[in-house]
Amino acid sequence: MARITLRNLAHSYLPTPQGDGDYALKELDHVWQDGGAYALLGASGCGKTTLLNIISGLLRPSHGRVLFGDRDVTDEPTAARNIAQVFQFPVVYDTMTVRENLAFPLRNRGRDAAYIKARVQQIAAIIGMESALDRKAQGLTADAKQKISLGRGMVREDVNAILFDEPLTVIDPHMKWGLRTQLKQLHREFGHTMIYVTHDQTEALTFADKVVVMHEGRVVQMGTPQDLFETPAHTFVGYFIGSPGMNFIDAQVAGDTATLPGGAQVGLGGHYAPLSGKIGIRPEHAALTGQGGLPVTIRRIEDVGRHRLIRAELQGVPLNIVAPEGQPVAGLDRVVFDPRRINVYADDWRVAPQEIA
Ligand SMILES: Nc1ncnc2c1ncn2[C@@H]1O[C@H](COP(=O)(O)OP(=O)(O)OP(=O)(O)O)[C@@H](O)[C@H]1O
Repeated sequence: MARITLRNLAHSYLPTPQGDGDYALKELDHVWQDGGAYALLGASGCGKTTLLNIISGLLRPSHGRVLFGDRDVTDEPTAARNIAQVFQFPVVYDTMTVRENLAFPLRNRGRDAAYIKARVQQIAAIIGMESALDRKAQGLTADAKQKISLGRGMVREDVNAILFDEPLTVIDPHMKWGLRTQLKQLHREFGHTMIYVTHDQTEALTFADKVVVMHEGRVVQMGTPQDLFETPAHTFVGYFIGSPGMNFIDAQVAGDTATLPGGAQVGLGGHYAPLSGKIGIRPEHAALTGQGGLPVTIRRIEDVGRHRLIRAELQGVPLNIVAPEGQPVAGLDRVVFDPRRINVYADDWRVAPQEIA
């Protein structure tokens, strides 16, 4: 296992890139700690696969270095990097049995038969395929084949890292949760460095201890699920995490007050130097009320499981509010925000409140 360091890394698929826009991956410095469970999260095309392929050695970066521990592996091929990879679609040998498929990486490394037998049995239990071990892979569903791919990715204990690229895409939705939980369990047991690429926030937040959010070729935040929820570093993280995402309202901010375009004022939980930007409020941190706060127009009320989602407008700006189960909303036409939960943004980046001496 290894710590993975990306140093001044950048990649363009063009031979002579001109500006920032020509880079699929903009310059990046990042350390993946040894034994960490990371998710790499972002919308389609933001550069997740490019970054993963650079780590695995499938792609050589246009700039920068990749280090495994203290060893520079930038010029080493995938085979020399000692990593396991699980791709979006199954990679299995159809003519082999499930057992042979799972055993393959261990046989390749010359492990002894007793160890292979025990380890394959253990992995088969995790992926729920013990009863199919002696079946040929041919004829199995895509779902079952992908479980074999996952198993093969996890079977070796001595890898530097396991890289997963959207591994649950072909898995039946009601099995996804179980497999995700098992992957997490496996991480706890064996402590591999795991990097899990996904565009699905639920997958990222349930799997990872640390989530790395990418946007337009840039890492915009690395944090715990709680960090991403409470203090999104960039407006994209606010939009992307949460269901629905954070509300953003244009505002002039000065001291502990935000002034909205219509002149309404919102109290903030901290002090800020004057700036022109946005305030960000999670729907969960806004509440309908009968008095005080600001007037809103309610457009729609949706029942979503354990709470209701109020689709409202605040001075012409769409605003989502989560009303907890059991809270009556009829007749309420004003909104209040929890000042301590309001984040302030300038040029899409979060501005930390000033320390007050
Ligand atoms: N081989 C390639 N040649 C040229 N451009 C590429 C190549 N592969 C990816 N790109 C471009 O690089 C950018 C990042 O793509 P990448 O596949 O890394 O994103 P992603 O976040 O993994 O997206 P997805 O979730 O759709 O796989 C995109 O604009 C894409 O069109």
